[in-house]
Amino acid sequence: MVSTREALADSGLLRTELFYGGQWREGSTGERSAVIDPATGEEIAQVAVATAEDVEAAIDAAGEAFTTWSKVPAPERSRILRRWYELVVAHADELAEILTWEQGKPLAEARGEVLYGAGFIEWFAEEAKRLYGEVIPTNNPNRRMMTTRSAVGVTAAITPWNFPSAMILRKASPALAAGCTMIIKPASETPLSAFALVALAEQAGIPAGVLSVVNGKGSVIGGIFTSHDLIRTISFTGSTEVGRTLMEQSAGTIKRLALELGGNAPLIVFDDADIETAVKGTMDSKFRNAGQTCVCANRIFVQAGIHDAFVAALAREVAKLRVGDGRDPETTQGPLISQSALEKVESHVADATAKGGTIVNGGARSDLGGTFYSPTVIVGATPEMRVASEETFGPIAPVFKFTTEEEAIELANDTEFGLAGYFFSRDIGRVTRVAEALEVGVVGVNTGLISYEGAPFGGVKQSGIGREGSMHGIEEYTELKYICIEGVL
Ligand SMILES: NC(=O)C1=CN([C@@H]2O[C@H](COP(=O)(O)OP(=O)(O)OC[C@H]3O[C@@H](n4cnc5c(N)ncnc54)[C@H](OP(=O)(O)O)[C@@H]3O)[C@@H](O)[C@H]2O)C=CC1
Ligand SMILES: O=C(O)CCCC(=O)O
Repeated sequence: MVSTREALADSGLLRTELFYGGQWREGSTGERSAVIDPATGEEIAQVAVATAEDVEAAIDAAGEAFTTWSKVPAPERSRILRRWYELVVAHADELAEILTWEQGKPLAEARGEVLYGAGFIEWFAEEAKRLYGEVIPTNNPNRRMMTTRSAVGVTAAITPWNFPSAMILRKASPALAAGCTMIIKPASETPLSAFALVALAEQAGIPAGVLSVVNGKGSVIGGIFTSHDLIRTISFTGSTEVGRTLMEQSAGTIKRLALELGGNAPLIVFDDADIETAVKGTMDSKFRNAGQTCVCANRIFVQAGIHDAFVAALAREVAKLRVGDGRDPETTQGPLISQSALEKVESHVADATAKGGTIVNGGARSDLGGTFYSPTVIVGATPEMRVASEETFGPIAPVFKFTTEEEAIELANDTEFGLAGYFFSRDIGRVTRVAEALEVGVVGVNTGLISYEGAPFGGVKQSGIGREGSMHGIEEYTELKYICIEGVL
């Protein structure tokens, strides 16, 4: 079998240096860090680590590039972004190989992520041309009033390992479309996808300094971003804990923050649901990326009348999942990202069983070893268990039994998080009531898959601030300016 390294050798996409000011470079001290294949534990590459000096230089280069990029006419920015989109689509297979190699998800899912991410470039290449201002009906015959939308300036993205490609594209596309420049800080576990995307941006003709990538420790680079006056927006996807730190650190420079943080998604199955649809939706939502997404169903509430039939059908589907190396076409569940992720999953299962939960499927590490964990269904879950209040970020489906609609809503909202929520019902009155009552930013009704570049994605409560994607996703990167003209008429 051809190794991933050989398969990628000629693609020019396997880059390991930092990219800023339009140049690929080592960090100023020459330090490198390892990227590990989570499926095998083997080292994939040694990548350059940015020092504070590199990050400052990248910000300066982005500041300089902003003066010209922000003035490039919107249709021209749109054409350049379109070329980037076409290159990402043309290289989707190689990008997926890189993604699976460093992150572990099955290749088909990785390819889906790359194309989903590319969708943001295409979407915002179009939106670049529609960044309209307004003419305001005047309050004085000698005045004319209008608003314009202008680019905020230099921006930064801090992205997680669970979607190494799509989370970068969801942030960089609106930033560049608006005329901003951006510096990306990818997760230390998955920098190779970031380097590859930026290599394609360079090929597409995105000018020097407009899009940069600096690899290194989040706590160090985050501190530089938050304290730097030139950076006007930071867009972050990751844990609520780090989001909170970024907010605290940004107070000094009154920065705009877009935060897409942790979730604790409820998924409710009502008695009137179609079981097959509910099980499919649960599988899609719960087991995508081995449960490592912020919109994965974390708590599954099932009404008493349908409970046993639903659990039996879910257990049959979970038994069909195949754990393995993401490069094997049979694999549906890759490894977890790290040993600590594995230990968190194990501790949630141990806590649930100690408090009376019963394992229906899985419940243990996979025989494959490493960080592979068997897809798990637990019944008899209760609010006292850690799975009820903490984001598991793994392939564990805890099932809670409930009796009334009011009880389900109360249980679903009993969390400080509020990103996604799902429910299954064919009663139109209930669909309307529950969709309105759930305290979340995104609701899936009779589906477990809600992501689309044209729809707004984001949370309420401690799941974050702001929306990504859709016509709203460009707002974080623009300033609304009011212009009042008098004395010239
Ligand atoms: N909303 C979501 O999609 C995600 C949610 N999570 C949740 O968070 C949990 C922990 O995952 P984890 O990977 O540790 O998530 P983190 O929030 O620690 O990491 C996400 C990103 O933030 C960076 N980072 C870490 N610390 C800081 C800091 N002090 N300032 C600025 N940036 C920082 C990381 O860089 P570096 O890698 O260099 O440390 C990475 O790029 C998961 O189990 C899950 O519950 C995690 C990932 C995504
Ligand atoms: O886990 C995340 O942070 C993003 C979920 C991916 C998506 O569906 O957009």
